[in-house]
Amino acid sequence: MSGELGLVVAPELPTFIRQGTLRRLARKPTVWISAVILSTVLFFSFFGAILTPFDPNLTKLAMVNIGPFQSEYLLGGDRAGRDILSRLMFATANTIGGAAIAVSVAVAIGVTVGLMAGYYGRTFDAIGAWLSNLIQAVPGMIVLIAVFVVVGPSTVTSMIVVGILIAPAYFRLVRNVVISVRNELYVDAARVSGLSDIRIMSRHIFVVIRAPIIIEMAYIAGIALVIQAALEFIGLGSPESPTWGGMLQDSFNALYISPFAILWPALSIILTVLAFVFLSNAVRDTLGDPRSSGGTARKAIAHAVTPPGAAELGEPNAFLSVRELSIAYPLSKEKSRTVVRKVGLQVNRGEVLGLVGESGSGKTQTAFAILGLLPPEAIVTSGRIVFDGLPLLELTEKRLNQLRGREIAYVPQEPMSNLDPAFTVGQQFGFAMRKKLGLSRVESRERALSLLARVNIKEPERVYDYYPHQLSGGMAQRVLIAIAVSCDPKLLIADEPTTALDVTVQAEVLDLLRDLQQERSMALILVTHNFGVVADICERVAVMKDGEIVETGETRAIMKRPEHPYTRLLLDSVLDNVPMRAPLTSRDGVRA
Ligand SMILES: Nc1ncnc2c1ncn2[C@@H]1O[C@H](COP(=O)(O)OP(=O)(O)OP(=O)(O)O)[C@@H](O)[C@H]1O
Repeated sequence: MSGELGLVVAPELPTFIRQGTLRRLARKPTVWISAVILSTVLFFSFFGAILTPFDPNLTKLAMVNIGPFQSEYLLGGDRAGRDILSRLMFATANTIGGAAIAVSVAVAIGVTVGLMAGYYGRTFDAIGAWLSNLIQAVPGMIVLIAVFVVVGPSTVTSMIVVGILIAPAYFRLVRNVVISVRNELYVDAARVSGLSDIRIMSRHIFVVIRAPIIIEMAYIAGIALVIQAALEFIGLGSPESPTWGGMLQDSFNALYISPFAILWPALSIILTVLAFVFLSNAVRDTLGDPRSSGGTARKAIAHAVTPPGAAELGEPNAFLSVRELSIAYPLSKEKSRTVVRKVGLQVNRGEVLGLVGESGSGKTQTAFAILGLLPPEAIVTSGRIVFDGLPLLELTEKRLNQLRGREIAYVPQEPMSNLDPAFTVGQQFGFAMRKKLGLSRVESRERALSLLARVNIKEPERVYDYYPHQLSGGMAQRVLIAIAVSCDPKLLIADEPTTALDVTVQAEVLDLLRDLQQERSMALILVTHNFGVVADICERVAVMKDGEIVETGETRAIMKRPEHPYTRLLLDSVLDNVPMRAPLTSRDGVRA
């Protein structure tokens, strides 16, 4: 990668990938053959009933069990003297319709329950798994026979039941895929941005599961077709609506008299099922892991909404005040581990506070408590957080969602892992601005382009259409910062925003953060383990060790006279190893 842009791929890549995928698919003969078979089947399922050469129910005594290619009945006559070709064409709609019903029911139930179970986990997951196990434990054929006895012969009913019986396959597939992505940073980032669960599921999660769902659909359609044929074959179908399975049973009864009659429905079933299976395999082999087209690219966002307008709750000068905050994680029923202990912080409007400490000292937990993003197992054992007059720990999730992104924004540690690989930079801007600011598509594009230019992205128009894997690490972090400030938040929390970047880019990103903070008079909490970064842009600093604030005060004062031995240790490590950058510049541009 070179220079600022550090581009790794041509901008046309996303289109190229799709065209390349289609080209690779088209090179496989099985795909062609399957596509031809399925198109033909689809054609006849729509038009078969009107194209039949004879009435499919017309019986002619002379044609009873007549062989193929011997009369006007091209494929011969069945044991009632009806034209086999006409019946085959007529039955296509019922057969494919039945399979479509089963697939639709399986997708509707399996995907919905799998999505909820994977995303929410816990009770949803337990209920979903229990239902799935229950359905699998029930002998399907007995259920189908029971339904047949109670409801009577009905292809629609039996295919609905088949759909329910197949749904666990979708449930497991979707649940597992969702579990593998629900803790991805870009999903967290979407939460931080204040997107609702429904939006996160439809935008960020569904995009991951849709490819496996579609691939699985072809398999399931094949399975549904086989089950339907089997049901009809054993007489559990409706004689009023001819299907290939029903024709199979009919011709089986006359096997010794008219051995060819069974060939046509059997061939239709076998070819269609094979076409479904081969097509599904080919698509999966070509696409591979549905997430892989983004390469190493990952996901992202950070932004926000709604002015609080609430009454001040004391501490009029402290824009953000954290008091006596303690956070613990349960180890067993009786024991828990405290990871943040009686932490107190204060950030004024437009101020930059550095939260510095070694890895594991509790910085991120403190930041997450402010954002309302602690994991469900975390227990806030004491404390109060007041932001712009609002008691954050007492707000509902909905209210926090409104605040996140608009009032409080977040810039995460790993830029690449925080951008959603499935969406372009422009789309990820749009999620934030259209929802939080109510901007139109055109307005959000204009704003995004000017923000991209502001964070020193060259050729913003091109980068706007890039997917994350086309960005260098530095560009990705700039994009994330631009998205974070896109809704003009009053407080920005940047969690080790430069850790994943190389040294020269680190300095540029810090400069950018400092400039944006000053331009917008944002309060900024900079979480870092590096005192050099603190010295660079923070007016005040709080030093954390083992979950506690051990020292806090003005950066200059603490750098001159650190009181706590741990602060001295942190300072020494910077002075020993890292060249210091230019001293802190105050907001009026005067060097301190
Ligand atoms: N879900 C969790 N369950 C149990 N303990 C956790 C959980 N998340 C974090 N912790 C613990 O909380 C402590 C503080 O973690 P935190 O992420 O706040 O550290 P940090 O100072 O931000 O470090 P880093 O710079 O490495 O991110 C750590 O000891 C960590 O193991």
